[in-house]
Amino acid sequence: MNDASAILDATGGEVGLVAWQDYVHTAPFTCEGGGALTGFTLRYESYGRLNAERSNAILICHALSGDHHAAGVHDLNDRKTGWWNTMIGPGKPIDTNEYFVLSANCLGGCQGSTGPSSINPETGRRYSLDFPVVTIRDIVHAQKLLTEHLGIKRLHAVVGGSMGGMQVLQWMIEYPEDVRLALPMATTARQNAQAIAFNEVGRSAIMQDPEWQGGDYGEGQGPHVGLAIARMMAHITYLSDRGMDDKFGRKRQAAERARELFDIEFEVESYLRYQGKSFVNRFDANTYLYFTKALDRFDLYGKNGRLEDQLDAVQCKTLVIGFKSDWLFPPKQNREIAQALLRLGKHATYAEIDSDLGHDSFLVEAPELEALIRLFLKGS
Ligand SMILES: CC(=O)SCCNC(=O)CCNC(=O)[C@H](O)C(C)(C)COP(=O)(O)OP(=O)(O)OC[C@H]1O[C@@H](n2cnc3c(N)ncnc32)[C@H](O)[C@@H]1OP(=O)(O)O
Ligand SMILES: N[C@@H](CCO)C(=O)O
Repeated sequence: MNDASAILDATGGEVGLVAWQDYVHTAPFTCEGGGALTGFTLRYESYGRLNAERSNAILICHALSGDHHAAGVHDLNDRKTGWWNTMIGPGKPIDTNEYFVLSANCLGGCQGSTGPSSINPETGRRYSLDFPVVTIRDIVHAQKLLTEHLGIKRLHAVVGGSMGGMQVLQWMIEYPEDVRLALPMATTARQNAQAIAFNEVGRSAIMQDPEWQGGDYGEGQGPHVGLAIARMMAHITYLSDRGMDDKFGRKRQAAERARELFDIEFEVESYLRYQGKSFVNRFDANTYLYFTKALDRFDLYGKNGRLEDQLDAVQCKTLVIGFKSDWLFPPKQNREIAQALLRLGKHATYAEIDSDLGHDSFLVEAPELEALIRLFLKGS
């Protein structure tokens, strides 16, 4: 089978060709911080069929730089599938023979949903920093409006890693009756100082790039150098010491390619520069600023420092998954969520996966993760 026929092969677990859709919300939307939009668009994709009872929907929440394109391809010539293609498809752990899988680009994003790079209908210009402050709660509120628009009252499950996991947690407390199963992974109920610090370095790289221009740059322009550096640095936090060593060690590029002292010499340098460069081609710097701020401000411990106060509302069954080598949102922070739920007498389980791939482990094909997700979603 050639590549094109493999990607269309439903018996081989592929959702195949997919198309995005736009949900246009035409009523005013007030954000948690008080800012408002006259309306917004959420770009989304769905895979599988919604059943007659509308009870088989699974919402997938993406991480910082993810988007609505979670599975399949838009075109047979696409070089890559959606970001969670290993997980979503007929017969796959998130089985589209059974479930209606929904994936939307977050509010504030830059891949089709309304965000700082969208045109503000009131001015005819890009919102840039006039875009209201968005929080994880706002992102979830917009997702809720999308599910209502699709006639889905109760979700079979909400699933997501990292920033996606924060959205899962927010769903659990914000709409407790509307979630049957919750699967947050590689996440945290609040970031520690180290994670905030890394985000601040990234934001500084962007905002100190002269091309940032106070956020007021045009399409195709902007702080490309700063954004690439922010991503290079952040990408290190998505990996692990061991994982990087296994992958690159001290391997060098071919000798003839490193002529000058500061040319790329080691493979890992080449890898990071590639990550930075490719990020600039697909992501907006202002969205990066807004989303990292939303991550930093997310805090389910609240003023009293008690996670239980917020989680008391939860009604769903929860599986929290942590990854041993994740030092950005370490296992302890994931475990604490399940422990707080258990102290409250809620139905919660914590699983820890022994992977060397760091924070990004949830994005990579892994039999143990797949088995856990498949079993949990059956939700017996
Ligand atoms: C919900 C969401 O989070 S969606 C967004 C997720 N996506 C990302 O975060 C994108 C960046 N992250 C990554 O690439 C992550 O490492 C993963 C986990 C998603 C992918 O991991 P892997 O499949 O192991 O890919 P790997 O890290 O080896 O390679 C990534 C890229 O680096 C390139 N690369 C690998 N080694 C080198 C090198 N020495 N020099 C230059 N480039 C290199 C690969 O060719 C690949 O390019 P491509 O993305 O254009 O195909
Ligand atoms: N690497 C993923 C996870 C970050 O938390 C992303 O960029 O979205």
